[in-house]
Amino acid sequence: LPHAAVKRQISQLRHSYDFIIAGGGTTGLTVADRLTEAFPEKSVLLVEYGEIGYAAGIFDPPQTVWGESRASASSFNFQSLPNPDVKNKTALVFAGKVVGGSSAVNGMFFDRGSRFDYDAWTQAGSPEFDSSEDKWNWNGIFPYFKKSVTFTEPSADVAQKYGYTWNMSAFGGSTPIYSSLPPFLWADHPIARDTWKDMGIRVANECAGGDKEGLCWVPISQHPVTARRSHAGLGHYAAVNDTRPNYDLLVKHQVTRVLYPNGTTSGPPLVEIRSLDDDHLFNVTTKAEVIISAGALHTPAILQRSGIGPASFLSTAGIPVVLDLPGVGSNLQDHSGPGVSWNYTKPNNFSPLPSDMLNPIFAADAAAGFDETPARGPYTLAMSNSAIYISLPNITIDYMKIINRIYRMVDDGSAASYLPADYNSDPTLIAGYKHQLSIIADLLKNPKAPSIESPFATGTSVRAFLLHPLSRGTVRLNLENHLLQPILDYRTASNPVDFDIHLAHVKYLRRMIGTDTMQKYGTLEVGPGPSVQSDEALINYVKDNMTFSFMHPCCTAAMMPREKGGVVGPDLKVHGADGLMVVDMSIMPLLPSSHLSATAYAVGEKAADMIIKQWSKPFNGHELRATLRPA
Ligand SMILES: Cc1cc2nc3c(=O)[nH]c(=O)nc-3n(C[C@H](O)[C@H](O)[C@H](O)COP(=O)(O)OP(=O)(O)OC[C@H]3O[C@@H](n4cnc5c(N)ncnc54)[C@H](O)[C@@H]3O)c2cc1C
Repeated sequence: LPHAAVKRQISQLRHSYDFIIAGGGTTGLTVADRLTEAFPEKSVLLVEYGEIGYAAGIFDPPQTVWGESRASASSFNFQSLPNPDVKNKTALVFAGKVVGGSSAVNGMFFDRGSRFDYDAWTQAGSPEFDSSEDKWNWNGIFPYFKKSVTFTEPSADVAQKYGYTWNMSAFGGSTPIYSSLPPFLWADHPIARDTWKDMGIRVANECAGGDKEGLCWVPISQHPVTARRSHAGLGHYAAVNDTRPNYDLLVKHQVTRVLYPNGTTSGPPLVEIRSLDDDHLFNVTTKAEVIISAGALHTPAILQRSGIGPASFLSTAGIPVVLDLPGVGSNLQDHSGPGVSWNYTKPNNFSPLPSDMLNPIFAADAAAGFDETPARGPYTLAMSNSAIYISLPNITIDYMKIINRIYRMVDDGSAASYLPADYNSDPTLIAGYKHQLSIIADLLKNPKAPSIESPFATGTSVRAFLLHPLSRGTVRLNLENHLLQPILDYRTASNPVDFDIHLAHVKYLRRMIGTDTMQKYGTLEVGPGPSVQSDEALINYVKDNMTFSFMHPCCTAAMMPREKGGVVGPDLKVHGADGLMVVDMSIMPLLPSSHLSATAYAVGEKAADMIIKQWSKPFNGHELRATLRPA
């Protein structure tokens, strides 16, 4: 990445900024790019905790261990709280800490959710937000999915070799965030596809256009020629920074708080920033908006440090309450799930397979192929480019038993007993949760809305992503030091219906072992294993085998009405706070049926459009001015 216009200390900053964005990640960079493009006369300061640097692809060479992710060098990296509902296990929390954010460290699997997921966001805000101009349903966000990425079609021979299908009506953008289908698949890939077809799964032609139930090809967020990772730091900063004198990027600085003068919430607020080199604290004022884009883990931390959050928690933390918003850091969701694994007992001659990477000649050729133009070979595949997404009615004939259990817990009020204790019986959080559960129950009933995702590329195991968790976790400041990493409590499967759904998913996945395709190779189940049959034993297996986080934390500053525990409105402005917005994966009320980066770019694009529309009007005749002030 070129380093022009990167600022590293306060003395390099200009004296006035119109917009300040906290967090140079997937969404923050998208917004900064669009604002500096639309408003050449207005200045934008983007403050990023991490450094600017090369972000290797998830599996780029050279590697000491094939498949090892190198994400840790540029990531926040800490342990969650132990989970009493899943044998007191903890999980590794990972999030990008680099210019590009999590798009620069992620698995590069680049799918979108189903249309029903985004329609559910609108339902979460209904009826209170019904009259808003800002529509976050599928029709309202689809144009921004298209705008946010340049999808390049595979060559005809690659498409024919692997049977790739796609539909360009889902794409059409020219933003330099790239996605493509790779010119390489492992030799056992067709087994999985044939197995799913044996299971009667619909083979989808294109899954990025909103209709996503079935067997899908998924693009990879990489350049179509070099196969190098494409991320927000490249597409929304390096590609534009030398043409934007109004765009300043301050790296290695932490946004600590936003500060309103005199205990009010009329704004826009000051932004307090800390140098990570020397701990120096300083304030910057802004005229237009402060936009918090620090990701689902750190956005609530900034708000809580600012006195914007659950009043009861803030007083425990000794922070004066500026705005009691119980939803800040609540409503944490993530995809979780166990896996199913098997062995082939009959000889097969699949070649090549990842085990061939242990052969020095094969490995050297793979590395050389990655440096060719165009790149070829195993390294162009990244993590995977296929998955099944199946609805609950297509998974189990007993789906209504599960769904009725959800409706019952909403009706009889018992749903609230599964919420975190520190929700302190807050009526708004409980109302919002019940509203969400009804929406999820409706989603799960829909035969076209996926309940499970199971990605695959190669090998002898698949995992079962629970796409619509009912359990809710929390992100809270570390009471010992508010500036350290927040305390994350996933509370995975704290709502017992999540176990019912995991159980249905595992039973469904283990059925694949019995298909004709699998049996051709003498496939035997290894996990859960033939001896694990009763529901009780299976739940025990799920607990032992559970991945708490597929690295999709979200929803901790949800776009919902304040009276339902929401933090932002459909204009993404924080309820009750002037000049303060949240634009990142925190704003989703509910998880979509997808990994999150494509949605993060689309949210960034849509938010930027809304901000541009608002600030294209004259600024009330005032001169645009902001000043640096000592703290
Ligand atoms: C290891 C991993 C694998 C993943 N795999 C996939 C995948 O294969 N496909 C997919 O689509 N999604 C994947 N995801 C999820 C996806 O990448 C993220 O959900 C998405 O990029 C989040 O975007 P965001 O803008 O909300 O936050 P981020 O992109 O994480 O950006 C937040 C930024 O804010 C900065 N920041 C934090 N606190 C502060 C502060 N106080 N002051 C200043 N800056 C701050 C951070 O350093 C970061 O750069 C993965 C995520 C991870 C971590």
